[in-house]
Amino acid sequence: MFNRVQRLWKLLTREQRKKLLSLQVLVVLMAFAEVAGVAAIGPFMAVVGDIGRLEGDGTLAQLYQASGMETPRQFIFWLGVAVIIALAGAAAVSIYVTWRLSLYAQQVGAELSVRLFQHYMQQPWLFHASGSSSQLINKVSQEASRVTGSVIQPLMKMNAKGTLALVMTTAIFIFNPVVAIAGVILFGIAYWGLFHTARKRLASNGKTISSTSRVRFKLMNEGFGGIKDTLLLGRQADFNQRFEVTSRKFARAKGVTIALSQVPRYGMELLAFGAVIFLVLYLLAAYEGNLGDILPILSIYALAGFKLLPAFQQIYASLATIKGNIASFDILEEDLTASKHNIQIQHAYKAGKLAPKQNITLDNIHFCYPGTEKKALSGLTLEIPVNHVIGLVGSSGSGKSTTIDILLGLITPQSGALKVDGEPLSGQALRAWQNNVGFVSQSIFLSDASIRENIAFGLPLEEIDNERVEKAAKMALLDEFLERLPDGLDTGVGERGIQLSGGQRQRIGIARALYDDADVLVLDEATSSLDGITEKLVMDAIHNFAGKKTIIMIAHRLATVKQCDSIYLLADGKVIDQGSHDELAARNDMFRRMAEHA
Ligand SMILES: Nc1ncnc2c1ncn2[C@@H]1O[C@H](COP(=O)(O)OP(=O)(O)OP(=O)(O)O)[C@@H](O)[C@H]1O
Repeated sequence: MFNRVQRLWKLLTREQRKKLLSLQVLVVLMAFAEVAGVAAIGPFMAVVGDIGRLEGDGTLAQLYQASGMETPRQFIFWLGVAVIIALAGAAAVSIYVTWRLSLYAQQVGAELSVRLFQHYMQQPWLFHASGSSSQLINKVSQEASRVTGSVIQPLMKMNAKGTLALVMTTAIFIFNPVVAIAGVILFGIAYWGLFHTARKRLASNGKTISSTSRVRFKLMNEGFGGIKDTLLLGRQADFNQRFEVTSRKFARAKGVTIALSQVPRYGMELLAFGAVIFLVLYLLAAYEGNLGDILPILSIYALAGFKLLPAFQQIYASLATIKGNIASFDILEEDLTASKHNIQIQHAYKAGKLAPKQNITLDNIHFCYPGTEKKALSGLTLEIPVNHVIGLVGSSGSGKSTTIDILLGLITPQSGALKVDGEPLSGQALRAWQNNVGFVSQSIFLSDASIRENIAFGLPLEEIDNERVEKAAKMALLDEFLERLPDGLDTGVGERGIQLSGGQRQRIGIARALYDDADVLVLDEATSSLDGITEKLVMDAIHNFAGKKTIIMIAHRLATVKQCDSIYLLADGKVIDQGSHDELAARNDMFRRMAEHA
């Protein structure tokens, strides 16, 4: 466990480590303040137990004489006030330090989750295409907050209370080594024994919490995400049951971990009371029943015990919590380590726009998806003249979507290049190219926001250029639909946009692609889910740009690509023919078969 804590320490940034070290100074200060507060009770009790001390020549008697007070009672009163002030001072220091430590732990936790979020956000398309978004959400929210609340925060507490226990025990040791050693052995062994017994259970609970949390997120994602299928197939009961069983396991593991960290307190309190009674008996015997001698010593021990016992309990509870949750760190460690090298992503607009003047080419592209042997693209070459409308057709699995992803710069081929006007694209030029491409996919992701925000996707409301939104909506033939809505562009589309028809969603997608006034439009089966009339409407909107924009579209229905200037026919990851619709229909059997079965 400590090995992993060490690795967590290494994951912190330099600033975070520096801040923690400066907080450590405060922690030590807090421990000394607490000890001073406890020590202050001794002299007070000494005088209360034996007022005659003020008549002798001890320090207290000298202090009494120097104070110029008239009666010993008056002196005791002001001594009591001084003790309270000392205790209040110690409490104030503790409040301040605990406050700072809590804030620090949460701040580090938040920074770690921000780092993770940024790390995932800068991963390439293939990372997201082959992973699960619900697991990323689980990691950034659930697991990262577990690391914060159940590893970092307890570490802070353990550190503070450990320092306090060390300083306090050392002070008692100087005062009375036997009592200090006996106390440490008694409570140290009791707590350590407990921790040793519980640690296996805590570790397995930690893993159960992680695995059940993962399953819960997956079930929520599948259940809510695929609600239509769930309702239709009548799978609610299955989802409900699986969620219930997993939640029970999750709750039990969490509950037992919390109980294991809290419950021993009561046993320890019993042990402490027993120890106090034993101490009283011992002191009575040692000082032959002289209360004046016993009272100050007993008060110091009682107050020290009052501070030490919760400190021991806190150390134990923190250890138990960390042990029960360190599994969350295991899950995040690799990603957190990688996120240390996050690059600062610039705003996309800073790269400007790369406008093709003559053509866009894919030159002898070879691409194989990670973990697969078969090439998705093998020697694919195609040229797209500027301001032409190009269609990509081919049977399922022939490589159309992969070609589009390479054209969009979302995946990098193993060999071959994406070129604009003969120049291969990479780095800033690739970003500038992407800034000039609008993409419409088959299923448009709509966020739970207004149509306006969906058109200017991902931008905060105050940065949206309303003129551009309106222009894009008009070009995507959305105005008639918008006119019918009382709030127009400000109408909310609801999560996943379930109030919208397929055609309306697609047109919002097209408007989104047009918002940035891109010169190149790429459509991947953008109209395949629409009925003939709506598809015609949407295609009319697209063909409005013919001659003004470069348009590349994938379509299953050959009627959709009929008007294209040129059509590329793909098979087995390469282009096997190219020509206009009529040319291909006249000479290519495969194309004809596709046309017949469309
Ligand atoms: N993420 C992926 N991981 C592994 N293999 C993939 C992945 N995506 C696609 N493939 C494979 O790459 C090949 C080309 O797929 P692609 O999606 O480009 O074809 P497509 O012509 O667009 O098919 P469809 O018309 O069915 O969408 C197929 O054999 C497919 O199984």
